[in-house]
Amino acid sequence: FVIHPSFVRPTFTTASRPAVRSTVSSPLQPLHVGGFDYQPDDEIPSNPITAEKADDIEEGFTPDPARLLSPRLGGTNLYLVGLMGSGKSAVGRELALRMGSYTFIDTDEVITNLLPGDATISDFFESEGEEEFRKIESQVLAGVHGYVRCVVSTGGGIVCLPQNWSKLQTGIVVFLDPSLDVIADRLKNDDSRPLLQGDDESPKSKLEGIMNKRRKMYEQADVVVKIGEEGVEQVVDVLVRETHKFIDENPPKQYQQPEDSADVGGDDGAKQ
Ligand SMILES: Nc1ncnc2c1ncn2[C@@H]1O[C@H](COP(=O)(O)OP(=O)(O)O)[C@@H](O)[C@H]1O
Ligand SMILES: O=C(O)C1=C[C@@H](OP(=O)(O)O)[C@@H](O)[C@H](O)C1
Repeated sequence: FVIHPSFVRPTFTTASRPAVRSTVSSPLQPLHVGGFDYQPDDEIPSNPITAEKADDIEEGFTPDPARLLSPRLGGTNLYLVGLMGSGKSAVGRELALRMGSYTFIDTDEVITNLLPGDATISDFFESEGEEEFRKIESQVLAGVHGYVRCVVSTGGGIVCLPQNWSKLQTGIVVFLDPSLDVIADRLKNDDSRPLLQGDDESPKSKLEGIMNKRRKMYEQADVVVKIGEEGVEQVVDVLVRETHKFIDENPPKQYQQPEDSADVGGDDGAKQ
């Protein structure tokens, strides 16, 4: 496998390509109200479903909180991290759909598109090894993080390289955390995760070993979503609620006017 770095660019599944990051001056825009309180005057980005609902809007109609995340984020990307099978792709796809103006990108899918023919990530692991995979994954993340308004589903091991965090932390990082039993059950008939293949150990015990090494890194995330038996829709609900809460608790830093020089040594004498 020879992948020239200049080819490591994300391909977008929607027709519109997000604007480049440099056009964003303020990463997080506050809502006028905290949490989910909705002001009827707030703009709801138009989409056919919302527009249809708006026709017979009733008093008290509340829009999907997922849709209200977009204006608060002001273009900032959401990066989903977690073990393989934690639901990053399924949840990320649904989340982007519900947010309306965000594009879904799956770094594993970008990598797969870069491989020749029908080659899979497992083929790449087998032929080039994990270390080479991590290099490509880092390059893909470096490419992806230059775009705005994306929900990015990452590969489970992306948290392992410190240099990846400098990219992840330009956005809001969300850790999806189901139990190992739930993950093992989801992946029991799935042979697309090379790190779980081989008969030396059960998949659950392999997952346990990997999680023990990575949990500290996953927990660096801004938002942690514990997952029990919830389906994808419900996980998105929790993720959205926790992300609103995170923004409430970490409001964007407002630009501070430098203290007026005329005040220095002024009446209160504080600077004398
Ligand atoms: N909350 C959920 N409830 C039920 N099934 C789920 C849930 N999240 C993911 N899945 C399923 O589990 C499998 C692995 O999920 P996936 O999104 O591919 O995980 P990841 O991208 O983290 O590796 C998929 O078949 C997916 O449809
Ligand atoms: O945990 C890992 O190291 C990996 C997870 C996979 O992605 P998913 O987490 O999307 O399954 C994929 O990148 C590769 O098989 C390695």
